[in-house]
Amino acid sequence: LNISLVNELNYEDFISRFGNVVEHCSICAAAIWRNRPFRDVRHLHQEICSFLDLLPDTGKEGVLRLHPDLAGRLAELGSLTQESTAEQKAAGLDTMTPGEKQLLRETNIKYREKFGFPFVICARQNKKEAILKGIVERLEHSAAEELNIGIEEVKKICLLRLLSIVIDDKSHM
Ligand SMILES: NC(=O)NC1=NC(=O)NC1=O
Repeated sequence: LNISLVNELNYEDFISRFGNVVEHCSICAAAIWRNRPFRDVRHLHQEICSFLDLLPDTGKEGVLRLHPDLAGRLAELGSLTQESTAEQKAAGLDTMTPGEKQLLRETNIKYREKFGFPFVICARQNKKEAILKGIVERLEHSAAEELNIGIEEVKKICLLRLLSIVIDDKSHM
């Protein structure tokens, strides 16, 4: 899809394509629908980022809570969304040793108990070593810090998902 075709989609098609660029948060796509036509995929991404930034903290926490744990129960059951499955696989989370799995599981529980929302990181930009290091380090932060860091990671995940849907071609310039 290039950006001009994106701008021609009707609302239903727009949501079916972009409804999961923020995991389980189709409201993000629904909210920015009114801002079309989009100049390019960066503009589309910027509109979603602005929507996320303007959410109250309760809304930001909700966005993070809608993310599946990394290598968590849903991953074990094979019931992640297509996007999350591919992302968690890309990070090599399906090749963790039992010890690494245990560490991630226990730290995920500690993280969620401390902050009240799950640890979110852009798995496609972090191999499993960086993820294991990241969750242990970020566990020491404050809730306010982690709320913002988590949303910044959601924005990175969102951009990669957008780039897999929209061809960022400048040829039509
Ligand atoms: N808790 C998470 O960080 N989940 C995820 N990050 C990704 O990049 N994909 C996910 O499913």
